[in-house]
Amino acid sequence: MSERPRLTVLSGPSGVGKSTVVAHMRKEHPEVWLSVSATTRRPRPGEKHGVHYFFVSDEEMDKLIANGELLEWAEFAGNRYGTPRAAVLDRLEAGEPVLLEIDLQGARQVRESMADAQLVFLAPPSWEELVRRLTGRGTEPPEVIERRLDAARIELAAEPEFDVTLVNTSVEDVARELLALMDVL
Ligand SMILES: Nc1nc2c(ncn2[C@@H]2O[C@H](COP(=O)(O)OP(=O)(O)O)[C@@H](O)[C@H]2O)c(=O)[nH]1
Ligand SMILES: Nc1ncnc2c1ncn2[C@@H]1O[C@H](COP(=O)(O)OP(=O)(O)O)[C@@H](O)[C@H]1O
Repeated sequence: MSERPRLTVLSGPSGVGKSTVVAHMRKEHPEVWLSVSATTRRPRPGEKHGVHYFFVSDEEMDKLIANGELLEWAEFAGNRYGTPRAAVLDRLEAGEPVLLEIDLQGARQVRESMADAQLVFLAPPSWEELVRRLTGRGTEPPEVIERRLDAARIELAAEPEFDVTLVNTSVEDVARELLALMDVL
């Protein structure tokens, strides 16, 4: 790796497979540094504080925002999510490949604040398959799934704003393509 790697942002509708792809990629390439976001969402079974997210209260999130500690933040389906700024800048400064897995609103903010970031959109093979994956994951009740599908319609329409689109048919293929985009392969 010659020069400072660019920041890469991975976005796409809830249930498309972002976490699955990133986990697969990092199993073989743990040198890819994944930002851990702060969120006001409650943990799902198995999710660990400091690993999957920093689970914070509304008051703590208010403070992070007020103190300018977030590179970007957004409200998504009733909860707030944000990227801690300092860790991202440190890792980029250290020359590491840095990945953010964030929503469309966050991706737009990163584009504004870091012009050389590369924005990658993960798309489902079809709408029906997205619904199947989100429902099949079994982590959200029906009304939350509905809210996320409403957001998904908006996110899918914004796909042309991204630099690259990858279609998540095969986790292995997408993981490889993402690594190549990040200059890790
Ligand atoms: N803007 C922003 N979005 C985030 C952040 N962290 C996660 N998200 C996004 O918030 C949405 C909901 O995330 P989550 O509740 O974990 O559900 P999941 O992505 O369906 O597993 C997804 O689109 C995430 O990519 C963040 O720090 N900032
Ligand atoms: N390429 C794929 N083919 C089939 N199922 C997939 C694929 N990628 C992910 N999944 C499944 O879809 C569901 C949602 O994936 P997840 O990674 O949680 O999505 P996201 O992080 O984008 O919300 C999970 O049950 C996951 O196992």
